[in-house]
Amino acid sequence: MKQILWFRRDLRVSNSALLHYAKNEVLPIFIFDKNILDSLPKDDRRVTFIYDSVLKLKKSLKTLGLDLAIFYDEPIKVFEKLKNEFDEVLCSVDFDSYAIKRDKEVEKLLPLRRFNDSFILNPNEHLKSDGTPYKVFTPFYKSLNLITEASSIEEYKLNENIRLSSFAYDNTPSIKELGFEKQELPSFLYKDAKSLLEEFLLKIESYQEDRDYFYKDATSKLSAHLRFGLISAKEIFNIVKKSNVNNYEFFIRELFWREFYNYILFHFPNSEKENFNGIKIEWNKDEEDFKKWCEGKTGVPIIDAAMIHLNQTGLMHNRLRMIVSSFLTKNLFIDWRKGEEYFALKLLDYEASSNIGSWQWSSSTGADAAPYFRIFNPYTQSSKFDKEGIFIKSVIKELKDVDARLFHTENALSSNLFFDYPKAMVDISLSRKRAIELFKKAKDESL
Ligand SMILES: Cc1cc2nc3c(=O)[nH]c(=O)nc-3n(C[C@H](O)[C@H](O)[C@H](O)COP(=O)(O)OP(=O)(O)OC[C@H]3O[C@@H](n4cnc5c(N)ncnc54)[C@H](O)[C@@H]3O)c2cc1C
Repeated sequence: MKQILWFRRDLRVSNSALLHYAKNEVLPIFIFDKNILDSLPKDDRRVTFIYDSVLKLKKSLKTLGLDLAIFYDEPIKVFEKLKNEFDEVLCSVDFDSYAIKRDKEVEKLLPLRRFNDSFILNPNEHLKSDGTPYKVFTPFYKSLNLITEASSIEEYKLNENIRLSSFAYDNTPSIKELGFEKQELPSFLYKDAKSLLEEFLLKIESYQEDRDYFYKDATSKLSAHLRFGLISAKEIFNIVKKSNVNNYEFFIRELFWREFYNYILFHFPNSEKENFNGIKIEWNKDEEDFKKWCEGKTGVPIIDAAMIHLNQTGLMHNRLRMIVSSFLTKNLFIDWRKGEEYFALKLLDYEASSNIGSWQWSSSTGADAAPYFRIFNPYTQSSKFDKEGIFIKSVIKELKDVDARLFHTENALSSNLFFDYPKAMVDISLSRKRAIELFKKAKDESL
């Protein structure tokens, strides 16, 4: 038996389904997929992060007596070359539409054995008693009591009886050969996932209380590592449970939001592009409005700071994601798909199911979504979660000496003669009223 171990979003050697189920002779591979890379901007930070992570994986595999062949090509072309020499491909599941299409093509050449290695749950399991999938998070989460309350979840152990297939392992393309410039990353991304988790365990007790204050460093910052499988969600779960810390339950619950959105995308693949709840909405198609949101030129300080920070770093705190997505879909009444696509382009931790699920949540079109009449007021949000304007000042340096109260009152900055700040592009209460009316109409018409 000769197997290809195709690493994709599981770039680790510990708790690895591929290294557990591998037997006899193996060729571990990673493919920098031309179909994906060729459409990305050349300064995309994620490519630097993935590139570094792939090299670390190669190094870790070498310590196990294995190695990693790294390709820059279309997956189908790689497997066309390998198909006659190997019997099957082992890989982890991936449910977004491109991945499903790509895997179907590869399967025509070689049998593909997929493992549920990027998530804790197998979405095929955990259905309601009537055999249909859950659509609401709380009952879904409650149904998982046996798992969430367990002291640990079984991890995959390495099969030590595998041997490396001979291959030209040294032909690793440089990042330049992939067509990208190496980018400076936020400093925490240079740390390994387990160190980040260790640091987070020291503050996990106040996570529930502090996690919404976006100027604080109160969350785990593990999402990008999770996205590329540098650590598995099972390992995080087990380390937290073993750590003797208090008040970790809320954090575990958040990990299962990630599971929930993956479960929803698996069972409802149309939700990648269509409103989950089926309502039809006539969105505002004004491209200038959308551009102002993307560039952080809305005239609403908290929205502008969050978007500028995203554009500069690829990062955005969860609370800020909720505020800017509510502003786009409710106050500007722009289609959630536009925001989802923009986040997909920019976020370092971009993950299709969490991004789609969260955008549909914010726009009140999704599974277990925010009710359409609950619309964030961005000024109230900034006054509640960044009273002193610490985050806003850290991003918009020209505002560093401004009295923070001006950030939390509509148009207070633009009316101040000392600053050149634009007037807010929409009136918050009028746009809120308009969104509620239009959502109500859309809901009534879809009954
Ligand atoms: C509009 C919008 C878009 C989003 N897009 C993404 C995305 O593309 N990729 C992504 O990983 N998360 C996304 N999220 C969820 C969330 O914002 C991030 O997971 C979180 O900010 C990552 O920071 P952290 O690792 O410090 O999280 P922590 O608060 O430390 O949480 C730990 C882990 O739990 C998971 N998690 C936490 N909150 C959520 C959530 N609401 N939904 C799903 N998983 C969650 C993440 O894997 C996270 O790493 C989005 C949220 C919104 C509102």
